[in-house]
Amino acid sequence: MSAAPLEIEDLVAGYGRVSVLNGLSMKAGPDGNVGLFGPNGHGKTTLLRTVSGLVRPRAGRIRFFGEDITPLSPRAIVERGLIHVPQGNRLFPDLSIAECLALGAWTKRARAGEKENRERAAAIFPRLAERWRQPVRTLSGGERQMVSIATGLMGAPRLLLLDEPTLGLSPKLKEELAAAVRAISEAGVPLIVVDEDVELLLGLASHLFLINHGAVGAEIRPGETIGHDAIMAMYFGH
Ligand SMILES: Nc1ncnc2c1ncn2[C@@H]1O[C@H](COP(=O)(O)OP(=O)(O)OP(=O)(O)O)[C@@H](O)[C@H]1O
Repeated sequence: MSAAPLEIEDLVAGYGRVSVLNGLSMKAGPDGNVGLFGPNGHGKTTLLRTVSGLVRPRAGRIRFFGEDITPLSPRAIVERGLIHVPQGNRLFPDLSIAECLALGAWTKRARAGEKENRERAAAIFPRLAERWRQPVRTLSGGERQMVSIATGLMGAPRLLLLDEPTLGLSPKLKEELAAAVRAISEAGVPLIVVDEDVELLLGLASHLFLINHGAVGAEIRPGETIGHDAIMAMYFGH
C-alpha cells in the first residue's frame, strides 16, 4: 500500500513558553482532499507552519509520502514538493504577476516543469492571464489571492497547503476561487485547506478535521454527511 501524503503523530509545537499544538495526530490524503476547521486561535495556522518547517516541533513526527520530514528545513520541504500558501497573500507589491509566478518555480524540480505549470496556472486563473504584466499592488484582494495560489502551483506541488484561501472575499469571488481550487485538485494535486466556511470545505474535501485546543477534536470521514446543527455542536462543544 502506498504511503499517505501526510501523516502526523503526536505533534507538539508552539511559540516561546506557549504550547499551541498539544499532541496532534492525523492521517491526511489517502482518501482525497482534507479540510481543517475550528475556532480561531486553536492552532490551524500553526499546524500548517509546523508541517512546512517554519515552526520547529517540540515533539512528534511528520511524514510526507512516508518520508520523515520532521527535522528538515523549510527549503528542503519545498524541494520535496510540499508547498504552503500562507494566509493573507504576502506578495512583493512591485512585481508583476508573471514575476511572482516565476519566483514560485525556484526549486530544481519546479524549474523542470515551469512552462507547463505556468500554462496550467493560466488555464485555472484566466483573470491572471489577462493581466500578466500588471504589478500585484494594483490587483484586487481576490486577484492577489489567485496570484498566491498560482505561485504555489509553480512550485510543482505534490501536496498543496492552503490557509484560508477565501478569507475576506465576496460570496461570488469565493465561489470563483473555490472552483479554481477544485480544478487544481482535479489536475491531480492533493490539498489540505484551512477555512472557516465548512460548507465550502465540504465542496472541496471529503475528509474534515476539527482542530480544537491544538488537537483533532472531531473528524468527518469520507462518505459521512453532517448537518448544520452538528457542525455548530462541534464548534461549541455540545
Ligand atoms: N508568531 C507567534 N508568536 C506567538 N504566538 C503566536 C504566534 N503565532 C500564533 N500565535 C498564537 O498561537 C495560537 C494559535 O494561533 P493559530 O494562528 O495557529 O490559530 P488558528 O486556529 O489558525 O486561528 P485563526 O483561525 O484565527 O487563523 C494563538 O493563541 C496565537 O496567538
